[in-house]
Amino acid sequence: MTSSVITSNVSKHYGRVAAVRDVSFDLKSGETIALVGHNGAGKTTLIKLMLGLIRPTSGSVTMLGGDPARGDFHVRQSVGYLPESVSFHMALTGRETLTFYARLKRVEFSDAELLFKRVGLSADAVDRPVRTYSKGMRQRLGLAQALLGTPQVLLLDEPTSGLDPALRQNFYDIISALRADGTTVLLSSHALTELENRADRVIIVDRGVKIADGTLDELRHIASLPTRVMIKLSDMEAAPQWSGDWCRQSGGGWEIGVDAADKIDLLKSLTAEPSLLESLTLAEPTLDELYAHFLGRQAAE
Ligand SMILES: Nc1ncnc2c1ncn2[C@@H]1O[C@H](COP(=O)(O)OP(=O)(O)OP(=O)(O)O)[C@@H](O)[C@H]1O
Repeated sequence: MTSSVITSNVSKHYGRVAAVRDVSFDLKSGETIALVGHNGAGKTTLIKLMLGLIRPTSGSVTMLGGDPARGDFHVRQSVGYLPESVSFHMALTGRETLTFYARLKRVEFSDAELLFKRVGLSADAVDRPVRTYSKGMRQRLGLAQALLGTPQVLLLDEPTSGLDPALRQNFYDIISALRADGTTVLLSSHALTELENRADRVIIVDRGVKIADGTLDELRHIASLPTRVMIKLSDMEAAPQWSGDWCRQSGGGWEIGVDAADKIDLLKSLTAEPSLLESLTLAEPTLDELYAHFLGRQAAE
């Protein structure tokens, strides 16, 4: 896979505020990356650096082989961006808005209906002024704007805020199709649970510093948090006969945390006599738990 975006030891200072400190990463084509961090962690600043809207105080950013701050037209044409707060001209219709952005970007806007359909904007909405749109509809129009010209890199700042569950699903379906086409998609988000099985890789930033970067499995391996094993016994009155610190759960089940190295042995002994168990469930550490772990580790350092 080729690198679409490379940041090398990038820092960005706003006066005395160090918004981004010494951050390096490569984003590959066909990769979907979640950029996560608390409010003020530096996510938007990193996106603006990748877009070339601001210049690094030190370090360098390469977008599709060039310096994004130079404003090369072919690079700008190949990058889509959905800002955190989308604001459009309220008097223009959805169609007029996209026509305007397509002209700005100098890209073909021949298959408007297909694009509207893809982002779920209904035929009656596209010819209405944007002031009549709900927040979700504006977000959909924003996504359509970001998709203009089939970008090779898509940078989406909080893309699913304001979308209802059905639209979120539609949004992630679009992202999957883009991934299959080789587009690099970076999503900045606080919605960790919904990113869990949708991002190939997670980058966690805290107070301007990158504190973790990897696939979910890699982060789980580094964090070595326990896997939760939950059982329900056939005899609801009995206690687990296996050693360890079993905790009683509401609903009558039992739970224990087990390290990766001991997991298989525990499973073997639990399943040695299947009639003792009514159910057995495993839960690997969630992205929420990993996020809390890496932030806690950073704070301790
Ligand atoms: N133009 C600016 N001038 C001064 N400080 C800024 C500017 N832009 C951002 N900052 C500061 O840089 C830090 C990082 O901000 P940034 O917007 O990148 O965070 P974020 O992770 O996107 O936050 P959020 O999740 O709230 O959108 C914050 O302390 C913010 O106050």
